[in-house]
Amino acid sequence: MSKSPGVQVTAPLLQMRGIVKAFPGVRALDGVDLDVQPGEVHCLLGQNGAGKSTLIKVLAGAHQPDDGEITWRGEPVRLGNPQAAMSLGIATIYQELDLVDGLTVADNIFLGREVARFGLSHLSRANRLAGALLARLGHPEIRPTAEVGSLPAAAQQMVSIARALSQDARLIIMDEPSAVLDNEEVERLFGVIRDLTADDVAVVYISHRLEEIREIGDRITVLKDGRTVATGLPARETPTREVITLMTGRDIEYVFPPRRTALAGDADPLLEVDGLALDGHFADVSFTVRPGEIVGLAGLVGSGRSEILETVYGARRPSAGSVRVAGRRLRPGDTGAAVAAGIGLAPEERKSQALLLGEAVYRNISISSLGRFASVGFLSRRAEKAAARKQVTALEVRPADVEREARTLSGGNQQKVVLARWLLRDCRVLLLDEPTRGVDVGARSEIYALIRELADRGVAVVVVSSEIPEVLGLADRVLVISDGAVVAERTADALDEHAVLDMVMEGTVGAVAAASGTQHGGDGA
Ligand SMILES: Nc1ncnc2c1ncn2[C@@H]1O[C@H](COP(=O)(O)OP(=O)(O)OP(=O)(O)O)[C@@H](O)[C@H]1O
Repeated sequence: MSKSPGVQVTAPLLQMRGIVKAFPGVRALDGVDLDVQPGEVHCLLGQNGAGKSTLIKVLAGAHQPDDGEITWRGEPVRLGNPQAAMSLGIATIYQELDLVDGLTVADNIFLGREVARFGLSHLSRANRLAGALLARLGHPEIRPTAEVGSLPAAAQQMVSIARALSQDARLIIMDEPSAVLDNEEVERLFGVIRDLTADDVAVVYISHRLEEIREIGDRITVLKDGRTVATGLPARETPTREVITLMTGRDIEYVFPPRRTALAGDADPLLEVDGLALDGHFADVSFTVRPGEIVGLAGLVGSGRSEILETVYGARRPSAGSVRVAGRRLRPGDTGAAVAAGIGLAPEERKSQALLLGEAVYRNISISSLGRFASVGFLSRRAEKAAARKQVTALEVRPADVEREARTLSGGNQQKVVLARWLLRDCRVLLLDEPTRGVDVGARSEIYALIRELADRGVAVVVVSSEIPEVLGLADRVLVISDGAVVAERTADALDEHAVLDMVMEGTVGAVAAASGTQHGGDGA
């Protein structure tokens, strides 16, 4: 192992052997082994549905395993409930953070524990302790008295980590912590993780971004279909290709589909956005997308990218500007008009905004195209399911069962289902917000190919992604957004990741300079 002396293979902090957990119709865990050393970052990898979340819920005491053994510091333990896990020093930072929005930072950190419970003096003590924990995490700017719901995602995550520290956690499980963070925030998180491991705290880290594993991980365990297929691999030395093969059971050329060489260069634009503005979010955004073209919006989280898509879609009412589809101006702030004109939006927050959790997978996929399956007033369920099945196969939704309730799918598979809905619907203009968030490496390349296929059929596509390589690999043209303004527009092959980051940072500096009245010669769109 390449890390600190703390990662020498000594007595493991945690040992899991032969863990089994079955749900009706599926063995989510079918004999999982995992060892975690004190002070290491142990990465847990696997495709969507491989069993990662189920395993960490077992560790967190939220699920009871049907079989298997768990030892903690050499002693057999039973994690009968979340309190049992917590009292041993196991803390979990879930993807959907379990914070209470309406409470303060300090209240959340000490929720349910004594320090927050008694009178004023304890309140100020709680605030002081919370401040000290956040300072230890390198985030003294997060005020203990701030309401958690008002904080950005990265700060909320720090509050969760502070809570783990306040419980003297020796093992912190982080389930896709980077999914909601931009590059700079991920680097800061990694700084925090390095400090934690230097103090001998172990971290189990889950992510679908394999480049992160190399940067922050010490060892890797790979799950496939509920089983451990490899464990203890060195994170930096194991080739990415090998990890992907272990995860998927096949070789994947992790490539983007080829761009069309002869773009519909002189075709009329299908989507025209002109001088669009939304007070407090973005201003003067103009771009066009021709049929067959994929335009990417790159920028940091919070730069206004998602708001641009939502405004084009009519979900927000612009303060200025216009949107045209095939030359016809849409009524501003009217999603009905946008949908009628053929615009589709696959939003970022798929789970809360888009998924019908209690409905079957096939209905979730067909819901926006039901007209297609109706004849003389009857819905052909057979046709509906057949169409859904095709999408499920193409996107490798697991299990590939269209009758299953959406709520029983793993997070990444739920993402694929909502995406499938928009891929099935006949849109002329498709707006995709973070189309591969939480999606595994195998399905990513399938999604890229499907998006390109839609473009080849004449759809105008706009893609927002916080992963800059994804925007550059997929799009034909890229708009770089910084602080709510388009700071550059280029063909994708004229850019690389560093160039985009430089423009984003320059745009941010420019905005600050402009706000303080200083001259700034930026790179205009
Ligand atoms: N409560 C449940 N009821 C039925 N099946 C479930 C339940 N929870 C999980 N499963 C199934 O167990 C399997 C493993 O799911 P899990 O959420 O652990 O996967 P994962 O590796 O975390 O995936 P992702 O990367 O998509 O988050 C999946 O087939 C899933 O559909």
